[in-house]
Amino acid sequence: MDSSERCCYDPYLQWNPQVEEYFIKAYGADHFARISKALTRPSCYSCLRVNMLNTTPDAVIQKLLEMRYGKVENGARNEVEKEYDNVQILKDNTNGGGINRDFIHKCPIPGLEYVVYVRGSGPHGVGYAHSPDQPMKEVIVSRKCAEAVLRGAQIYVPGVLACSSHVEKGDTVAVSVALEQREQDGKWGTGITRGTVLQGLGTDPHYIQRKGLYIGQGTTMMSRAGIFRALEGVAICMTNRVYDLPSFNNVLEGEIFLQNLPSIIAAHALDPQEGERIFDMCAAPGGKTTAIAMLMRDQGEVVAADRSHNKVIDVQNLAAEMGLKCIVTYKLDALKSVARKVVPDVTDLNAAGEVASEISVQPGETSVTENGNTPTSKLGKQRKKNGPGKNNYSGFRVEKSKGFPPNSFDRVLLDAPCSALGLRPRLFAGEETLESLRNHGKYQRRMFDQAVQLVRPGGVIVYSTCTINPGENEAIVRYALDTYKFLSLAPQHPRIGGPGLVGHYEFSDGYVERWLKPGEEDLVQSLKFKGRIDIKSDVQEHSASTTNRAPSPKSNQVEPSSAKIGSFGISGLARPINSRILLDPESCRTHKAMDSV
Ligand SMILES: C[S@@+](CC[C@H](N)C(=O)[O-])C[C@H]1O[C@@H](n2cnc3c(N)ncnc32)[C@H](O)[C@@H]1O
Repeated sequence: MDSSERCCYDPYLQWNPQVEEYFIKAYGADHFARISKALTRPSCYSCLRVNMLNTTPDAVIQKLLEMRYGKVENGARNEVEKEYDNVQILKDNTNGGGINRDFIHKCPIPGLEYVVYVRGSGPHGVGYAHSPDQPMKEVIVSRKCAEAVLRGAQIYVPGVLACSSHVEKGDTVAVSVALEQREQDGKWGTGITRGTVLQGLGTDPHYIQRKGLYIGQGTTMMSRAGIFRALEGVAICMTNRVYDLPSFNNVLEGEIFLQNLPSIIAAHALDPQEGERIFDMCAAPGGKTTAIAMLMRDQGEVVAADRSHNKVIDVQNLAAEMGLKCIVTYKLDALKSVARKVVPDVTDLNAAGEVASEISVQPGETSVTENGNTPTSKLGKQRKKNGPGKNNYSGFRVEKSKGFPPNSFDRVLLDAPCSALGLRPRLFAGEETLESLRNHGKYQRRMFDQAVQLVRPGGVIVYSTCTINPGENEAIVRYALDTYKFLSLAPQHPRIGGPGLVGHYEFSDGYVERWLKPGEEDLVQSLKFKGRIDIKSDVQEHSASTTNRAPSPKSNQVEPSSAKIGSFGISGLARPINSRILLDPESCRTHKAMDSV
């Protein structure tokens, strides 16, 4: 096999066979094959959500054009401003010095004027140059590293698994990826020990399997020995990529946020209004939280919770970067979002001049103990005795919440943790089994049970995931509608996604997973989805079915018999990854692309 035949990019996504059969039943063989192939490619567009509180899409477009071309008022290419000198990747070397305004434009979807598209390019054929008498110098990187490189990242030291001998700093190397294979014990593994020497021969690890898995060419930033000795740093700077996507690392911080279009739409579907109280149950890293706060023009309260302490700090950092003040963060297990016993709202306690300073409970938090008492003075004393602790890390405190009373929120976003089988680019999917997929669904149902109690009568719930698994999308909608009869689906705006799946799937153990019924499919969105649930005139039933009901702060503004009060969305193929927050250990993510399978 000659090198041009081997050194191309045409990956095949591996699935667990039962999972593949399940998806084929759900989508049909052809459609699933297309989904599967599309998942292995990055999107050719990046989507920037403009922070309308401090800038405009026009101003952002102008600044990005200037970063790429220098001053552009007269259509002339002038000197690039010094402050943008480091933003190399935005520079356009493909247009012979002319200005290509097509690479950036406003989102044409009505209502989403605050979104800007930036075009990348690919797939490109890469000429893997080497002299005929010598084997090509190569590196093999891990799958996670390769996925990040396809999104625009460079190759960091921990991502390199194997390298040719005699590689020096400044050498040109071909980059391929080692994907998981079934090992003898039946488990998945790459079978490559870090530090492996490549000979450039058919005996190299994964030589045959790496056919079609070449992601580009780069220049080594250190020698082979350095790559395997260093603990961190860029090992290879990519110079010739199969997919070329602009990086927005450290670009216009606070003015733009790189976010998948479906994620933007999930927040938009919630339709948050100024002055409302919103609950984002699984908020980190805060992409949708900050989108919601921006739509509310920073007026009202967005309660952002996540079960991970450090991820809550990520949300705080992002809110601070975007200059948003209406976001209140908590560490909270979404499965315990509903307070078991209610104590007076802390704002009342403040008004009465009691306990708040001692118990370190922030406005918005309902802090309760098993016996219904506030854990006030004891907790306060402990904190004083032991110092500020890790909650003061990064200058922010992370408050723990014990949950909120039923009916506390005007709108609830449940952006559930999921199998993430809609994230792209994805080079391997074999780890999910039918059992693990079903377990995700069970977890999400329990979360939904909490969400439905926390939204007030007349309120809105948006449910979203970033997976193509109907068991985590349509089956959750079915569960919601069948379990809570006062909920119903309603139209969403804008609607750009495809319909949901109608039907069911019978597993070999006899369990039947039910999806949507005819007529419901257009009220959810798959991919770039959405759907709404109406809490119909039986709001009273909803209210009555909850215990410890506290009056909603907005209940006097609600038309009790309103027919359109809920919103429900499923996202098929979207997941935000904030490039500045979620850094892969193996490779710094510098790009997030818009999903559009
Ligand atoms: C899909 S991500 C959320 C992305 C986020 N909504 C955004 O747009 O930036 C799911 C989040 O759920 C959190 N999570 C998982 N299980 C949780 C639980 N039981 N309670 C609260 N958060 C949870 C994870 O830490 C993760 O940050």
